[in-house]
Amino acid sequence: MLIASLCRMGSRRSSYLYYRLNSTYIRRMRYLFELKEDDDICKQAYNSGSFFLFYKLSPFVQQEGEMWLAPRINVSDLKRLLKKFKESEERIEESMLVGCSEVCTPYFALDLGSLEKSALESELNGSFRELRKAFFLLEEEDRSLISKAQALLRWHDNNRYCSKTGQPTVKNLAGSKRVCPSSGAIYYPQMAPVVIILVTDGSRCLLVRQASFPKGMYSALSGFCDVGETLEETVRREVAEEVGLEVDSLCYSSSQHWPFPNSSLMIACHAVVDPQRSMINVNKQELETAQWFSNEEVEEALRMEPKLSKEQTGSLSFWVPPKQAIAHQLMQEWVKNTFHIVQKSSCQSWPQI
Ligand SMILES: NC(=O)C1=CN([C@@H]2O[C@H](COP(=O)(O)OP(=O)(O)OC[C@H]3O[C@@H](n4cnc5c(N)ncnc54)[C@H](OP(=O)(O)O)[C@@H]3O)[C@@H](O)[C@H]2O)C=CC1
Ligand SMILES: [Mg+2]
Repeated sequence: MLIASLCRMGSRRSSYLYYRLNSTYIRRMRYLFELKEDDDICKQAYNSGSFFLFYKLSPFVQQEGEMWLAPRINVSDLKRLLKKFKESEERIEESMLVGCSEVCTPYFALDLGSLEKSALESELNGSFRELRKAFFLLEEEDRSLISKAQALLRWHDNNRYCSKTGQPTVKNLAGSKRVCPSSGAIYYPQMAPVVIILVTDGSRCLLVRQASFPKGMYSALSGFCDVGETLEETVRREVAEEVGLEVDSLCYSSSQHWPFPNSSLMIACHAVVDPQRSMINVNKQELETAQWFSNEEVEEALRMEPKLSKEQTGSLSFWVPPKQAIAHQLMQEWVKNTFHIVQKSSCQSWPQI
């Protein structure tokens, strides 16, 4: 309560003292925590909030010159909009908390899918675009907030009933959980952990194609974690399952929230296999094909614009995901740090069982 009140305080002195007590980051995280924990504080926060709008899970976007933005509207504009469409202001309580600015302006997301789409678009002077398109147009901050917002909106839409009692569940105002009033069961938004692995044999890296990929696109190998597995076990199993290779060592790179088709936490790793045992045996139930590529080939593919590369008739017969996908980042790391990987110095050895 104190944190939220201080965040809202206008006096220079209290802001100064508060700043001295906490870094901006800690202050923001504590503020968001309170909004998630306390419906009253969250309800008050609507008044100073900025709202991302969605239409049936498609985010509202605007183009400004070359730039694409996901505009946020303030609460008075939102109330005006709802009034114009003869909707009650209570609809605001359907919003999900998705973050806050440096100065603790809370960001919410609201889906107006029950209203008329074209009328909304002309009123707002922009359009609702599928996330699969908007994701690659938006800059980092908007992209991440919009992805989180869509994941939350989808999860709430899919979890409106208690799986134990069949009764409707109720969301807390921030949207960080749903509760079944009759059984007391609490449900939290979930995402599935997925490993994404760039396998190398020292001099080459392995890229794969699923039949569902766009024509010519190769990516890193990936797979969902099974219940009960460690990250290392998933990496080892997925590589064995999909391409019939045994991982000797691996290292963690980074992670990414991936909203498609459902919310996944992509956990990116580099994995090393023995070059003497690098014969690929593709599991055709999972993959269309898998192939070893040289450093030069991957470097060239990374330099190409994905859109251009589809039409390109140059020496390369493949292209790779754009920079927004963590697979791209893994390939960049591999291209820049090949020798690092060869020496296995940063890769944790496989534990002896
Ligand atoms: N950001 C990036 O760079 C990349 C992201 N990805 C993402 O990674 C995810 C996983 O990749 P993929 O290689 O297809 O995974 P897997 O190799 O594990 O195989 C996919 C299969 O797993 C089953 N499955 C679906 N959902 C789940 C789940 N939540 N838990 C367990 N099993 C599930 C489905 O089988 P069935 O239909 O038989 O039930 C599906 O066909 C995808 O969502 C993809 O979008 C992939 C590559 C790059
Ligand atoms: Mg896979």
